Amino acid sequence: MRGLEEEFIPSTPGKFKDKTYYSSNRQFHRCFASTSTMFLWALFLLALTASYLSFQSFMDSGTRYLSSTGSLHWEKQVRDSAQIHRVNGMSVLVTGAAGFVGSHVSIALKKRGDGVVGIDNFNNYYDPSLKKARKNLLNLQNVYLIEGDINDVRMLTKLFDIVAFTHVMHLAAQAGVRYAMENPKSYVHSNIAGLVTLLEACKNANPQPAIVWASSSSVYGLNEKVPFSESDRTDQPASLYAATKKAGEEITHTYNHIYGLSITGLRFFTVYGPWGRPDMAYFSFTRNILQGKPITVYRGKNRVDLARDFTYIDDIVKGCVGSLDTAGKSTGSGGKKRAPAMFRIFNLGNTSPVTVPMMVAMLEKHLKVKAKKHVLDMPGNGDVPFTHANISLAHKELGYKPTTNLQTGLGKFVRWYLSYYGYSQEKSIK
Ligand SMILES: O=C(O)[C@H]1O[C@H](OP(=O)(O)OP(=O)(O)OC[C@H]2O[C@@H](n3ccc(=O)[nH]c3=O)[C@H](O)[C@@H]2O)[C@H](O)[C@@H](O)[C@@H]1O
Repeated sequence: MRGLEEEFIPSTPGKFKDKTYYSSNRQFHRCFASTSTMFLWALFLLALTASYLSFQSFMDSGTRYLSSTGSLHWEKQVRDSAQIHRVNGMSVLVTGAAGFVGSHVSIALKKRGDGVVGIDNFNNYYDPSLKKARKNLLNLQNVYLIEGDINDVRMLTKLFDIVAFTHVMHLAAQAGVRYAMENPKSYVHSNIAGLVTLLEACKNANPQPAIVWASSSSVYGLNEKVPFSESDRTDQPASLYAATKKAGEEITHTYNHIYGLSITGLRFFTVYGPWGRPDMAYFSFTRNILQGKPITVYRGKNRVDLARDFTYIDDIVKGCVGSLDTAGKSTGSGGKKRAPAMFRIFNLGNTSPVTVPMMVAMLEKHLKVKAKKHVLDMPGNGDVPFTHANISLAHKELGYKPTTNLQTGLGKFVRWYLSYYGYSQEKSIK
């Protein structure tokens, strides 16, 4: 038979299991020689352990009650953040709100009086400390940011239960064209599975929100007709990233068709600016140039320079907000479509492509440092040789009109970069 001590002391390793207790310590035996004294001590230890355990569980549940998803405190924070503070305002759930575009859009909406709740999974695709810093910016604007994944059905259901979001601005995604060769599954996880999970939650919500979401200029893939128009073919993606964004356009169409969700897909063209993404060329080039490290500049077939229709973040934010403002209502309820709903796709670009070497020259000018360039033939890694947006549709429907050219926008980016990473002007500009 097991003794009393064995009966009540936890058998799994943990803070309550004190190995010295079991050892045949002579002093211990001397002090507790009589059986009755030992029995009393055992009872005492038992009571002590029991009260400690119940205190622990009380503390645990108390902390959970205060901070975890679904707790009353959490609900209050979500409701407060979703509160609308202007006439005819909207209540927007922003996914990827700690991301580059997500943080800028969230702040713009909050500043004009809309309700905003953010979600972000803070993954480590790039330095999460930058995402935390963006979160701090959102906190200052009273935007509540939930640390969660769009694949979390329970969390999404709970959110739509407590807030009647009028709109969802869906910007959470696995971004980056070339990283898809390293980690293909993350694209499926976020851009396909995550999108479907979110659309399911939106379709079940009552009222259903209108959805505006980030597609990508990369869907034009090997299209050679310039500038790229929304009606051009998009069935030749050059990367898995592009393929998942194209799939997103088809998936959202299905939810529009079957469930009456109002959908606006935005094809962003190489968005850049302050608080940008460190994985993008303009950002990593800046870092390397300042650190005296070489940069690799890819070159296309027949030594032709690659070019991008680089688009400044503030212009993109205007396009996002314009899309939210003009989005029609979703028409479904109880998971059923009641009438046809809006389905739109827009290019959000700058309409003036710049070659990558020219972009580097602009950075050199702003940084006043010469880059050490390695020119390399473009590897077959999913890149496309050029992008160029036709934005007449967005101009007509959204009033979209980009106003910042690359030279000016990179200047703003460089100023932010130097200040954020603690470069004094003298230190960086030799
Ligand atoms: O517009 C878009 O749809 C896409 O824009 C960017 O993709 P990308 O245009 O490839 O942007 P960067 O990664 O910053 O590359 C810009 C250019 O610099 C070139 N590059 C990149 C990296 C490098 O080391 N060297 C180099 O020459 C690329 O080939 C490309 O021509 C984003 O990373 C995607 O998430 C987004 O969807």
